[in-house]
Amino acid sequence: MKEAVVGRHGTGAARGPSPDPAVVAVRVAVRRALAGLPVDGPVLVACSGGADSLALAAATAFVTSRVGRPAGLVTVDHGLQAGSAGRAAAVAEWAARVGFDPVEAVPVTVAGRPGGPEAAARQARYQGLSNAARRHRASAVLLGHTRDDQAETVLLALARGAGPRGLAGMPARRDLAGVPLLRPLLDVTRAQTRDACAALGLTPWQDPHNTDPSYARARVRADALPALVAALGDGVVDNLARTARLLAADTAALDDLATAALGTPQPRPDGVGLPVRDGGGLSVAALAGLPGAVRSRVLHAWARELGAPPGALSHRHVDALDALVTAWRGQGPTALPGGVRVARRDGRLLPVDLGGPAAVR
Ligand SMILES: Nc1ncnc2c1ncn2[C@@H]1O[C@H](COP(=O)(O)OP(=O)(O)OP(=O)(O)O)[C@@H](O)[C@H]1O
Repeated sequence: MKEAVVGRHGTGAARGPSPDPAVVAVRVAVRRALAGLPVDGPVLVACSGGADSLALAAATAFVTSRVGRPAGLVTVDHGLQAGSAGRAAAVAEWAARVGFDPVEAVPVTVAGRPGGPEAAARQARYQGLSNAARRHRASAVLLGHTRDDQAETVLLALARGAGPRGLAGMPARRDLAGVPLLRPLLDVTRAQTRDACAALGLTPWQDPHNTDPSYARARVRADALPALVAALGDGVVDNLARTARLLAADTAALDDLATAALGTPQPRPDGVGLPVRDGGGLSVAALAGLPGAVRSRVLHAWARELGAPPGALSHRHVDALDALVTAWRGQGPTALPGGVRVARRDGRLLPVDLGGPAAVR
């Protein structure tokens, strides 16, 4: 494994007046992401030492030092490769040298987690990051995903037949156990992060997983996306990322409509529409009056409310709930993950006791 070598320079803070365009692009992206964020704790950069998060870290050190905002850095040691502790230590040493405070190398245990190796490592990493964020009362955690990562995510989602939520890719902002998780570099290319590192004299760590063909993402990166670019032109990466942005906006609007539908306890004063909630359940008539895209979101949100774990709740479960509304033929209760059952009774969808009789009609 290549050792994590972060160069003699650092963040470019002490360099001349006209920085490299790639350095500028990364700094602008970070400045935009931090604008409006409360200064009530350090922003924490999640840094592997790879080009993307190293460029992100250098830009964050630069931007935060200019505005007097505290910034820390966390590097997670997954313990999956020989020398991983050395890589984490090298990243942490560089971070402390360029002024990050706090700096943490966080060891995590990947073995024994559900899902494949990628999913298990991701889950361990996010847990390590959210624990660090809580410990340091961070105002945000920053990740280095780029436009290329977003295009790969959209392609992978398309290939597995994902719906609009999957095709919306990675959000620029989401919640991580109460702390905002930001991806400032979604409009920055991987070539720019590499150029920025080179211009700053930083030598990124090369993650062997990124070129390991046993990972689907590595195959997309090495083969599928370059083949698409060769066949369809350079715009493909930008266009896939644009698709993600468009679908993210549509998905957010539909989510808002579903939240409003589920949150309206009374008939609307204008008499239009029916309240969806009805005596501890949901009104079939009101559900039937919603557009399908809103109804499926209402049913998904309600199933979660009833205790179905989000990770286990699939489109098949939501389709089965939907069939109680739109394809009613007297079928029995629908079983959801987490031991929840839902029956149609007296014109309502109702949770029914496990094992109890479900008199449906
Ligand atoms: N070991 C780690 N410690 C801290 N943060 C990490 C670690 N691995 C990944 N991350 C965060 O998650 C982001 C995405 O990582 P991933 O490995 O999926 O993509 P990448 O394009 O190879 O990123 P990078 O070039 O930064 O390694 C990184 O940019 C970084 O912010």
